[in-house]
Amino acid sequence: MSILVRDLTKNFGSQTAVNNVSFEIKKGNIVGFLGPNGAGKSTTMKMITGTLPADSGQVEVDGIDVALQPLEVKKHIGYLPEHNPLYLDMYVHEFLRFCGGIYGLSGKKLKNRVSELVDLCGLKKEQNKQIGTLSKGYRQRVGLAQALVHDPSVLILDEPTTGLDPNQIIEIRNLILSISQDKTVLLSTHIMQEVQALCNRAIIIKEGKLVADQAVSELTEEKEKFTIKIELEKHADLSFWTTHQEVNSLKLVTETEYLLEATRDIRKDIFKWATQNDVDLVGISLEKGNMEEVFHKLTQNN
Ligand SMILES: Nc1ncnc2c1ncn2[C@@H]1O[C@H](COP(=O)(O)OP(=O)(O)OP(=O)(O)O)[C@@H](O)[C@H]1O
Repeated sequence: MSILVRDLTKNFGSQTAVNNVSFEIKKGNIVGFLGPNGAGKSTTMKMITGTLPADSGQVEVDGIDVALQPLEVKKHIGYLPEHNPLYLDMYVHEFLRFCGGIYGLSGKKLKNRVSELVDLCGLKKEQNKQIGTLSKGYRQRVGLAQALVHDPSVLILDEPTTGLDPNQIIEIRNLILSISQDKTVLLSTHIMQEVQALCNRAIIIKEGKLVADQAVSELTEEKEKFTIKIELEKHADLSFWTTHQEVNSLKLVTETEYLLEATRDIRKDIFKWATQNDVDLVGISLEKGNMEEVFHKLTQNN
């Protein structure tokens, strides 16, 4: 197991920020960590990286106990904290050399590693600039480069795309995908599409407690409602289906497109009916629920 979190709890005074949270992440997985503002995501991530001590519970990264071997475990973890704190007066190259030095790299090894990171994180043109002069997207690249400097097996990324414009978001997402090839990644985000684009699993917390831990595909699978999109070559009357016992509704979206809601996946029946009734189908597919709805359902206050 790459990351093991067991019964983790953190209180700030009388407030419980993280309440008995447990989960495990296997090697190579990219997992989205979701929750409303103040749910306890950053606090959990800080405890996983050993930046903040837990009140109780246990964290292991690559089998190493974070509380018992805090220095050893840091060799295995790359951490991009929320708000990406950087030394704005330093030059990109200088900063990455400084970070490598902290992990004991020096001489040729350090020089090679910094050039590798500059290439990997797309920083070639910016490497001789002062960090304070960089755009937010490039600052995130520098933050990711520093997290990767010691080639850790686990990456903890706290809201890596927050505050970026849409182009920068896509660039950073692609960068995360390319750098995470052989790594385990836990990333927190408020953007649901990000989880669908990047992650195979989502862990959702609310008020410090875990409320879901599932494959993204399972989370968005509707259990009792099947929305079927029917695309036609040319307009045809499908009102017959409104009399079907298992159909709740039928909506004409465009001249040639319907959305049908049923209590079962009746795509085969529709296909058969269309063939028998000379209706030219060009597409029939099951619509997935969206992550926003799932997130809202799981984290809203009743
Ligand atoms: N150092 C601290 N002292 C006191 N309270 C804190 C401290 N750090 C966090 N908290 C509180 O703990 C709760 C969880 O905060 P945390 O930052 O972990 O949430 P989050 O899910 O990361 O939120 P966001 O999405 O807004 O970043 C919040 O109510 C926060 O105010």
